[in-house]
Amino acid sequence: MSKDTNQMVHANRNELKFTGKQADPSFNVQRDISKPLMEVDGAGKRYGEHQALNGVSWQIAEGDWWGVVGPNGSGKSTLLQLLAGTESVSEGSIRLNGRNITSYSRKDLSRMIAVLQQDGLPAISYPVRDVVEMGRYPYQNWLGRDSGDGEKIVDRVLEELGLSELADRPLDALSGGQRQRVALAKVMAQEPSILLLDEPTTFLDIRYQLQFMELLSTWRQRNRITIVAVLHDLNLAAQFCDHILALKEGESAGSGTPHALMTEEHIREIFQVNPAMVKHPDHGIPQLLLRREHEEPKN
Ligand SMILES: Nc1ncnc2c1ncn2[C@@H]1O[C@H](COP(=O)(O)OP(=O)(O)OP(=O)(O)O)[C@@H](O)[C@H]1O
Repeated sequence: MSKDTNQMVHANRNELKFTGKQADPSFNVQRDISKPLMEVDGAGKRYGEHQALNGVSWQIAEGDWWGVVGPNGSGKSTLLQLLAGTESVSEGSIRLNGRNITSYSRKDLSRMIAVLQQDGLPAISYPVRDVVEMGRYPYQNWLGRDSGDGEKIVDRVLEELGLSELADRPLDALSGGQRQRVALAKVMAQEPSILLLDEPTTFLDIRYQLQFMELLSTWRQRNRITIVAVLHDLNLAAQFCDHILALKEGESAGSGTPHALMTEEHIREIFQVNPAMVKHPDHGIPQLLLRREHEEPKN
């Protein structure tokens, strides 16, 4: 047995050990865990004449939870599409597991990376269970047979997200919040190692926003998923994410912990607003209050 093989830890994804080299079944390759899971190196993206993203460099370690924030049009979704491999860079590179992301097949990528959009699922008449089962697509052969334990996984996911009772209901008979929970169940059934979310809470009320983020948090802790979430709500980002990357006009405007990044100065510079930062009473994490530009006199 080679030294490298000795160092490899064949671990279930639920109980990854973080020493030496290891084989993660979802990656199908040996992974050197001393290296970042994803490396964005001078990434740029041009659409025709328009430079949507310019010279972004960024490293994502396994198990990280990153929030990506920035004004409208600053390149957040573009960056997410580059990470997902659905768009290719015009300059620079994106490496996953040390390999250029373009070198992976679509199916290999979908075993590693799942993407959830802001309106995760349209209101169609498919039953909840069928939709969640679609998350198993990357594990199905051409006959539609699941190479894993698909049915059990779908049952477990439905249970974990409190969807078992809704399993036979068509999606178009669910509320937006319930539909987004089904969208999360579908990506959980996909068993990705990396989850990319594009404004997943936009259409949810505050209760469902919080519930959605808590579900993500629990899932991440259990399975050590790596999460990158584009979020417009800076307060949610600060409470849930370990790190924040801010974009402005297609370029990185800073990255760091919520404490480091969520300062009045940074927020003013990035978003062109006049904020007042306060500490969350439960844990001291910075939270943002907006100041009006023109205060009307109140009686
Ligand atoms: N397919 C495309 N073709 C042409 N231009 C595009 C395309 N996708 C994005 N853009 C442009 O690239 C810039 C960045 O867009 P992107 O959607 O990445 O921003 P964003 O930060 O996600 O914005 P928002 O917060 O409004 O969703 C914008 O100016 C947008 O108009």
